[in-house]
Amino acid sequence: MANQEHDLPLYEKVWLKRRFQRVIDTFILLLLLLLLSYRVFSPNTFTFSWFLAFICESWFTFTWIVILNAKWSPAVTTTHPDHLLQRVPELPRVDLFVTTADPVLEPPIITLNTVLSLLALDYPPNKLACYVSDDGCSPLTFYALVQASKFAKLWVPFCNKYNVQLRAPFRYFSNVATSKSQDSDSTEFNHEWSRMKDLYDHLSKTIEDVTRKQIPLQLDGEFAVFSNTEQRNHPTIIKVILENKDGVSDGLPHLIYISREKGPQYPHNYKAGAMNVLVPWNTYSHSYKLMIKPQIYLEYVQTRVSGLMTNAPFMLNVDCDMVVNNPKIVLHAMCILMDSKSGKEVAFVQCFQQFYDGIKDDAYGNQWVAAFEVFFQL
Ligand SMILES: O=c1ccn([C@@H]2O[C@H](COP(=O)(O)OP(=O)(O)O[C@H]3O[C@H](CO)[C@@H](O)[C@H](O)[C@H]3O)[C@@H](O)[C@H]2O)c(=O)[nH]1
Ligand SMILES: [Mn+2]
Repeated sequence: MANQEHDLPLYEKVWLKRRFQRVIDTFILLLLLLLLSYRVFSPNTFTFSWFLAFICESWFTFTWIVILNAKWSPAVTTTHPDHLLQRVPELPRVDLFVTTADPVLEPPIITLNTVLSLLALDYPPNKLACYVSDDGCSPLTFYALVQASKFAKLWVPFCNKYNVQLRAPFRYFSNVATSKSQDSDSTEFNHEWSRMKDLYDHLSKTIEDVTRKQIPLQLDGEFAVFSNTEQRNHPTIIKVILENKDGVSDGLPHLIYISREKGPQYPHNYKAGAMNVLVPWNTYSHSYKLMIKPQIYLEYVQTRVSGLMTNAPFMLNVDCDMVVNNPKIVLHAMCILMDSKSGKEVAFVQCFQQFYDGIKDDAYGNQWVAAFEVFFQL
C-alpha cells in the first residue's frame, strides 16, 4: 500500500502524435523553398518588385521554420494536485509578486482584484506572502490594498466555502448567471452571495471616489510617508498590511506594500528593476522571520525585500492587470516543480495567458486567438 502511494504520479506528460500534420507542414515548407528558388533563378531578378517579393517570401519562410519548430512535437501535461500531499511531506512556501506602476493607467481597483485573487489561492495561507511593488508610489494604491485586506477577511472564507473558481471579485460578479449557477437553490448561498456583492460594490465605489478625489485622502497617520514623495523621487516605503503572525493555516497570507527607492539620477529599469528589488538573491537570509518593524531594516531592505522577510524557495509573478483564474494554480505548478525528476530539471512553469474584456473581433490580434488556433493547434 505504502509503495503504491509512493508511485502515484504527480504529473503525466503525453507526447502527441502528429504524423499527418507534420507531413503537411513539411510540404508547405518545401513549397516555400521552391518559391524562393524560383525567385532566385527567375529571369526578372534584381528589379525593385523582385526584391520586395524576395524579402517578403524569405521572411515568411523564416517564420514558418520557427513555427514548425514550436509545434513539431507538442505534449499535454496533466497534473495531479490530489497526489501532492501524499508524495511531499510539506508544501513549500511561495512568495507572490505583483507589480504596478501607475495609478492612472493601472487603476488601484484592478490591482486590488489581482491581490484578492492571490490571497484567496487554494494553498496553505501560512505558506504564502504577497508583495505588491508600486512604482507609482501612490497612496491610492496603498489605500486600495488596505481596503483589500479588510475585504479579504470575508471574501476568502466565502470562496473556500463555495469553492469559487474565479476569485477576483470583479470577474466573479461580472457574470451573475455563472457565479450563481452553483448552489443556486440554497438560500444560504444566495444570501451570502448578495451580501458579498453588496460589500464589493461598496468597496469599488469607495475606491473609485477616492481615485476621482471625490473623497479626499488625508496624508496623515499611515499615509504620512507619502506626503513628500514624487513618482520618480522618493525613499523606500514598506508597509506590512497583513501579517499571519502565528502562521495559522486558516488565516490570510502576508500582504506587503513596497515602493522601492527612486531618484532622478539613476535609471529605475521598469519592471525588471522592480522585480530585482523584490526577489531574494542569496540563501543566507533563510533564517530571517517576517519583520514587523520594517523601518529597522530599511537600509538593507533597499536591495532585496522578500529575501529579508520570507525568502520562499518559489515565487509567482503576475502583473497588476492579470488575475488568477484557477485557485489551484500553485498546486498544479508544484506537481512539476516538486517532482523528484522534473523538479531538478524544470526552472519555471508557465500557463497560457487568457484575455478578458478584449475588444470584439480582436482586430489587432492582441488576444492571440488566431495564433493559438492555427499555430499551436494540437
Ligand atoms: O516602471 C515600471 C513599468 C512597469 N511595471 C510593471 O510591469 C508590468 C508590465 O508592464 P507593462 O507596461 O504593462 O507591459 P505589458 O506589455 O502589458 O506586459 C507584458 O510585457 C512585459 C515586458 O515584456 C512583461 O514584463 C509582462 O510580464 C508582460 O505581461 C506591469 O505590471 C507594470 O505595472 C513596473 O513595475 N515598473
Ligand atoms: Mn500590462
